[in-house]
Amino acid sequence: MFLSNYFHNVLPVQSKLSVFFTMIILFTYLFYCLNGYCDSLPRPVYDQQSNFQNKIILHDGQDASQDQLGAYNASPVSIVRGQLSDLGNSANVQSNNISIANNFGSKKFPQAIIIGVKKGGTRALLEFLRIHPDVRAVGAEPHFFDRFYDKGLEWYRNLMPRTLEGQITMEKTPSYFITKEAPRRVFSMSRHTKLIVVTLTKSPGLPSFQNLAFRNATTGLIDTSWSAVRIGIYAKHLENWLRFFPLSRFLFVSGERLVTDPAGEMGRVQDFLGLKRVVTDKHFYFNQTKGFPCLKKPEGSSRPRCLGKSKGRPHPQIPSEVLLRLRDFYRPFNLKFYQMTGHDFGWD
Ligand SMILES: Nc1ncnc2c1ncn2[C@@H]1O[C@H](COP(=O)(O)OS(=O)(=O)O)[C@@H](OP(=O)(O)O)[C@H]1O
Repeated sequence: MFLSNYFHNVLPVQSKLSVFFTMIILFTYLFYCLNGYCDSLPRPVYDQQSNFQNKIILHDGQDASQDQLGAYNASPVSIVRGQLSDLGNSANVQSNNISIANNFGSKKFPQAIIIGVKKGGTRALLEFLRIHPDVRAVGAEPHFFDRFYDKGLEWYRNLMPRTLEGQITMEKTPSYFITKEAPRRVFSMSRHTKLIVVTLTKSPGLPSFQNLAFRNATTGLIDTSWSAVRIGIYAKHLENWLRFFPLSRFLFVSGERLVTDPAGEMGRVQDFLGLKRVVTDKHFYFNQTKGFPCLKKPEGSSRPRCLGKSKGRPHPQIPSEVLLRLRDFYRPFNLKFYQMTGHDFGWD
């Protein structure tokens, strides 16, 4: 009533029109916001930055291998994108994982790094560790000590999730183990860094492994220039690391036992990290279809979950004579590795 009197008596026609249009704009905006579209409107830069930082925290721990990230071009943005695209249920992580979607704590350099070896089961180990309430880990492989060292330590620290007092920060980049410069670089970040190496005695799951492994199949000459072969010469790579870190700083986790007895292996890992043994056999079940142990309740989800399709692929049957040749090739290196570590891994 008041409004109609106001319109008729007080305002001239032009003013009435402008009030009318202003109201239409206001109502449209309100409608737009109520439908949840306001987020897509441009926002101040500082706001977008804080949102971006939250995304790093929100999605950490997802299966984002270097292959999937296109790591040579990786930036924090591409890392987040990689993580988002990797697991179908990332939305689930977003909605459930309230505890990590906050700004509490601070970003610290990792106190422990899974440095190798590629295809050893490093993703499984990290995902198993992430169930522990005192472990916070960056999900994607940062590749700082091998590829992005020139970005500086602050860039690296910024990739880390926030941790509270008593929590440890971790990351995994399995190519560090074979990177010559990595030991010195990690050492200059912190000489106290704990280093985990997942070792493996099986061959990588490449269909063409036996063709690529030999320089000459008839003579049985092994192609040592092929990276998959070189990765397995553990003694050579460990030598580089032992120049900077004492043996006590290393833990060698069996990639095989991580599959056959994940809880047992996790017990050793938790002891090494000085953590309470929280991750136990009640966290795992063996998924017959996948042929691997899976988590009953992974971090950020209440549903059981196995690793993605790129983990635990079917392996080709390698002819026994090829395996014998490979064993002969690796034997002296393995013996040296046993000597260096003071432990007979019994790989023969
Ligand atoms: N629980 C569980 N689920 C699935 N896969 C498992 C698991 N535990 C160990 N593995 C083995 O991990 C292998 C992949 O190793 P990585 O994660 O170190 O690979 S990578 O270097 O990060 O690309 C992967 O190798 P492939 O079998 O060649 O895919 C598996 O053999």
